[in-house]
Amino acid sequence: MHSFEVRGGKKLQGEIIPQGAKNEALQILSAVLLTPEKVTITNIPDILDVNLLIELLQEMNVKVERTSRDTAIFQADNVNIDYLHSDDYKKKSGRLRGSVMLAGPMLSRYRKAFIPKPGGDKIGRRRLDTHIIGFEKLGANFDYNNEDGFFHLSAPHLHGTNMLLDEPSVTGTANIVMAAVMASGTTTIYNAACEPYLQQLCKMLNRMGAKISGIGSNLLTIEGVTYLGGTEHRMLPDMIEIGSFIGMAAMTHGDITIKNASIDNLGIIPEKFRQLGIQLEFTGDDIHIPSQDIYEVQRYLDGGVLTIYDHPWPGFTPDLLSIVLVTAIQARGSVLIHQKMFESRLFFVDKLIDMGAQIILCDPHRAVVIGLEREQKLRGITMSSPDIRAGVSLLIAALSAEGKSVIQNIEQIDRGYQYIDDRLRKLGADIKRVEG
Ligand SMILES: CC(=O)N[C@H]1[C@@H](OP(=O)(O)OP(=O)(O)OC[C@H]2O[C@@H](n3ccc(=O)[nH]c3=O)[C@H](O)[C@@H]2O)O[C@H](CO)[C@@H](O)[C@@H]1O
Ligand SMILES: C=C(OP(=O)(O)O)C(=O)O
Repeated sequence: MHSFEVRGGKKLQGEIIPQGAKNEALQILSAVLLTPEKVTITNIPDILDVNLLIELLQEMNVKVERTSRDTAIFQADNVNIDYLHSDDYKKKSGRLRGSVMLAGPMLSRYRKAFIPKPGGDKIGRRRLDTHIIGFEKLGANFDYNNEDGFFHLSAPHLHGTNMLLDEPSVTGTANIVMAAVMASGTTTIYNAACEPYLQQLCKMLNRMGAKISGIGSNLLTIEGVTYLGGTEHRMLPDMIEIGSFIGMAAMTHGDITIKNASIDNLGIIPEKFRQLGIQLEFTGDDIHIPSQDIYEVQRYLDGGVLTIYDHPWPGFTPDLLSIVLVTAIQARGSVLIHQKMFESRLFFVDKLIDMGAQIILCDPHRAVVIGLEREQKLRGITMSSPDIRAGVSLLIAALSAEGKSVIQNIEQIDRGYQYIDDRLRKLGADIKRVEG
């Protein structure tokens, strides 16, 4: 176990390059199972969740050749399906949410799959119904085995069908798309999730020979093909990391340029930070966040208090709500943060309150932040990161606070932020990784 020791109050300054997107990586890496040919992937983030998924692929006998730190060639020409119901697989795959997306490609290519209880953030109930019902509609049978805790799926034949998803689940849509690409006939998926992660996956599958149309919309049409071949794919920059750096710049009174941010793929994210009063200057594909003495939360046209809430893409991603919340602490004005999707993602605000933030937790889904206008600094404390985004939000709070903070359980942060301490030190942060 490790912790971060942070001495706050330093203005972060300089340039930072975002890592490749974690949630895209988990989809793309699962998709290498769809072909016996070589797939070259670049801009792979060096983070715990992604490394764990690569390890799982290797255990399944997928050849992985690292040509550089962020590039690897994968070849799934001799997959060991038996590994998927081993205890080792159960243990390892249970540590990350992304492992659930091995099921779609396995069903597609080998007609059977096993889904253990997936890991990932403990941020509320995270059901798998959308995945399983989608597979069933394509012709798969499933059985939940109480003894081993696995969903067992088998599909002697997968056939195209029309489906209306119960909810636009991100990993659910990816899983169903990957199962449908080699089904016979045409599949339509309505109410599909359409995050850039999914757009990237579908574009990659099309380069491999799939026939997917409607990419970027909530209606995907997939004409089944019999074979997929190799390809090359580059991951987009991580939009959640980009949002985290914007919040960090504002809270530390810093001046940061985020290089090569792929602004076209950020959707509504920049606008939400602008609603907090944060200036963002775009030059080419770079985002400059200049130092601002005060950032003032906007109000609605009728003068009402701003609410920022999550919504499936192209709405605002739930993964940035904790970051928006912490960023509002030093704003001028008030904002209601409404986390609609997850019921246990806001409880970390008690730590922010201990640090001196003015926050009212209304219920598990809603919190009102009353900005301190930089008139009062947060105080450093010792705290533990409950999930990846709350962890980074606590880190942002610590970087802006007076005195020393200790953030424990930073493995949560390492799941999704590459060498974060080294990169922040380059921006002038006083942060140390320590045992304990
Ligand atoms: C590995 C990965 O890619 N993880 C992301 C993925 O998780 P994941 O794919 O697991 O999340 P889902 O999209 O399935 O749904 C997340 C939660 O939101 C609820 N829900 C979903 C859609 C909706 O319209 N209404 C609703 O309430 C679901 O019931 C569930 O509890 O998408 C989430 C939602 O963007 C992100 O937080 C996760 O970072
Ligand atoms: C919730 C997240 O991740 P996961 O779905 O992998 O737990 C996240 O990335 O914010």
